[in-house]
Parts: sequence; structure tokens; C-alpha cells
Amino acid sequence: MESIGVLMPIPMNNYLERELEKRFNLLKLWTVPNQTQFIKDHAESVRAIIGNSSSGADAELIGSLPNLEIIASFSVGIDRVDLKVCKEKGIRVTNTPDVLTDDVADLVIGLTLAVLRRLCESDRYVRAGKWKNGDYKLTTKFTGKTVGIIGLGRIGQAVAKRAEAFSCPIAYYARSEKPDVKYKYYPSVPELAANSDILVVACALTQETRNIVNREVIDALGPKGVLINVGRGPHVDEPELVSALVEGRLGGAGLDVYQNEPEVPEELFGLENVVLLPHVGSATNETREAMANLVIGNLEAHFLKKPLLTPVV
Ligand SMILES: O=CC(=O)O
Repeated sequence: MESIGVLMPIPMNNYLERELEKRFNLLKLWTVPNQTQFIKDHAESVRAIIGNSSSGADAELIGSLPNLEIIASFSVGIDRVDLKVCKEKGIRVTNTPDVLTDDVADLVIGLTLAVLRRLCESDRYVRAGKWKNGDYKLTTKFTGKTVGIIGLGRIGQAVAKRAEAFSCPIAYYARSEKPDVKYKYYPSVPELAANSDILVVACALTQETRNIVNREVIDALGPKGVLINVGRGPHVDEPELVSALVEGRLGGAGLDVYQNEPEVPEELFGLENVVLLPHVGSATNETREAMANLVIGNLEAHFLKKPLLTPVV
């Protein structure tokens, strides 16, 4: 397989790079000065692209690689890949589900606690030497609060399981009610938000879920409600979210994702009821290694003409 060209547009993970280099001709696009020319020069040999949450494959890139057979994403979300074009051209697409579910769900709980209990803000309070002048103010309890989850897939269910351990009633929105699920179902996101203390975005980004958290949803969640987004930035109408937080119309937010990463709205920097993370949902050594192994397993399966491990298309 050493002659198979595998295009990696941006750096993703050292272990993944090393393991790919052992097996394939890894073409690291970011290391070359003229990327357009590089793609032209290697167009015939590229049979695979490695994607992730910020780099995928649009119709133009796919169209410029006549021998492309597979896009293996180092992420569970494949919103950066033009799935329609892939289906039309018979290009396979894989992602990395399951292996990252625990980390992302853990982070939802961490973000929720960080926002409600002001963990980051009170840490800053200690570091700034302010404790000597008085105790930190009281915060908000998490145990028993209603957690509303948008999208009850693998990650949504893992969030629910964890929140149940905090005695939280669980509610959810999904396209349809899930059979055999004991959590309360709401057929619309505004209804879910109106009946939740904490609203968690845990669905895939598609045309239907873009801006699924809009002004109406934010208003329904209200000045005591907290939004947690571990999905994708475009799930949320970001200008609406920012103004709701600045004006105190929303109680708080824990965000791991943004509309235009790595840009984060600076209006949020001074707000103590907001916790901002740099898209690290699956960013642990253990999980990233498992994700890398899944990417490699999918590529090997494909080129050995075996069934893909985690096919999307
Ligand atoms: O955002 C991360 C992922 O989709 O895996």
C-alpha cells in the first residue's frame, strides 16, 4: 500500500501521521508552499483524503482528484465533507463514532458544572488573591436540574446516563420519538428549551440542524437557563447567543465550538457565566489514539477490499 497517495490537508495528530506514513504515501498538504500546484502534481496518485472537524472535502477538491476512493475523517462529524458528491461518485466516507462518545459526554458534565458552579471564575478568584478579601459568592446547584438534550444519538444518550447520576430529569428533542426510551420527548426545540434548565446540543450538523438554537430557543431557555454546545458552532445562531448573554437574557453557556473557529466572539471574554473551550471534546490522548486507529483501520479495510469499520457512505 506504500504507493497509495493519502492526502492530509492540515496537521491533526502525530500518532496518526506516523502510523499513516508507515503504510501509505502520506501527502502533508500544509507543509508545501504552493498547495494548488501540489494537488495538481499528485492528483493521479491520491486515493484517500483524511478529514477532521475543520477540514473535509468539498466538491472542488473531490473533483480535482480523479482517483479518489475514500475520505476517512478523524472526527465523528462529517459536515465538512460533501456527502452528496461522494454518493454520486461512489466515494466512500468513514468517521470515528463510539470511541469518542465518553470524552464528549464527560465534557458536557464538566462544562455544566463549570458554568453553574463557576469553576473557572472561582479558580481565577483564588489566583488573583481575592479570597483573602472575602469568600466567593454563592453559585447554582446542578444535581436535580432538568437536562434537555438535542439529539439522542450515541453522545446524547451518554450525556443522559451521566446526568441521571446527578438525579437530573432528562428530556430530549429528536426528529422522532425514540421507542423504548424513558426520557420525556418534546417534538420541538423551543418546547424542550422551555422545559429545561440546561440545554445540550449533541446532534450532527446538517441543513436541518443549522441554527437549531435560535432566538426563540434562547428566549425559551431564559435568564436562568444554560446552553451547552459540544456539537458544532453553526448549530447556534452565534450573534443571538452573544447578545442574549451580554444582555442577561440567558443564564450562561458552556461552549466547545464556535461558528468561525478559532475565532471566538470577544464579547464573551469578560462574562463569568460563560466557559469557553477550544473545541476539545475528544481531545484526550487515549481517545485520539483510538480515533487514529479507526481511521487507519478503515483505510486498510478499504484498500484490502474488506468491509469498512465505520462507514457513513
Ligand atoms: O468535533 C469533533 C468530531 O466531530 O469528532
